Amino acid sequence: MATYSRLPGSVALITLQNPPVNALSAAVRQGIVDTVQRALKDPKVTSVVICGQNGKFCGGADIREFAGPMLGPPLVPMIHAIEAVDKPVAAAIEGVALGGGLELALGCHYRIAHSKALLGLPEVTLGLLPGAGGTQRLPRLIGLTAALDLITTGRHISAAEALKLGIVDQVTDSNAVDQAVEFVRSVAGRS
Ligand SMILES: C/C=C(\C)C(=O)SCCNC(=O)CCNC(=O)[C@H](O)C(C)(C)COP(=O)(O)OP(=O)(O)OC[C@H]1O[C@@H](n2cnc3c(N)ncnc32)[C@H](O)[C@@H]1OP(=O)(O)O
Repeated sequence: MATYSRLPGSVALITLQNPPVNALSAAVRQGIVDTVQRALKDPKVTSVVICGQNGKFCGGADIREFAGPMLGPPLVPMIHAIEAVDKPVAAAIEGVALGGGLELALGCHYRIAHSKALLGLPEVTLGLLPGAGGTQRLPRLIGLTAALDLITTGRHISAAEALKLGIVDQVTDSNAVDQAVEFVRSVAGRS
């Protein structure tokens, strides 16, 4: 699931909840669709932060659901809907942003990472290619050569490398959610 709360300063906080790594189960995807719609419709909300509970942003597809039929909202339109929100949306990346988790973050307008976070597109290690926009959004953001390296090796990179490559906008040693909230407050209302 995903919870919704409105913080002072008109920021909506969406928190992914699916232990242990807040993977994108059908319930989490449905929760994201519902809470993003809620933030979009709430006139008091001017910006949005998406984070994961317990210091983990998102470990990607929920591998526990791989054996069963695909249920719940698909990932691609869900991420498109986030990208299309006309209020600034930031991903607060703590712990991991892997696979679909990084693709979710790439659909956000900004990414703020904790210094110890790991990011990557490990799909290739499962015999897959990133299928939820990562093969488009990552090259647009960091260029083809660097994106191909990450997509074809599946390697995890540090927040420092992600900052250097241009995947994340800021890295912090303190609380990434607080930092992301402060960041979106500062850009709210800008075109
Ligand atoms: C289509 C495909 C799409 C959209 C994809 O996203 S494919 C990519 C899917 N994600 C991954 O391949 C990530 C796999 N996980 C890892 O690399 C690691 O587990 C980790 C880096 C996330 C954490 O590593 P570590 O701290 O060493 O801990 P463990 O490996 O022991 O894992 C801890 C528990 O988390 C469970 N886990 C990890 N990833 C997932 C996941 N994607 N879905 C569901 N559960 C996940 C893992 O099984 C461990 O559970 P327990 O054994 O403790 O019950």
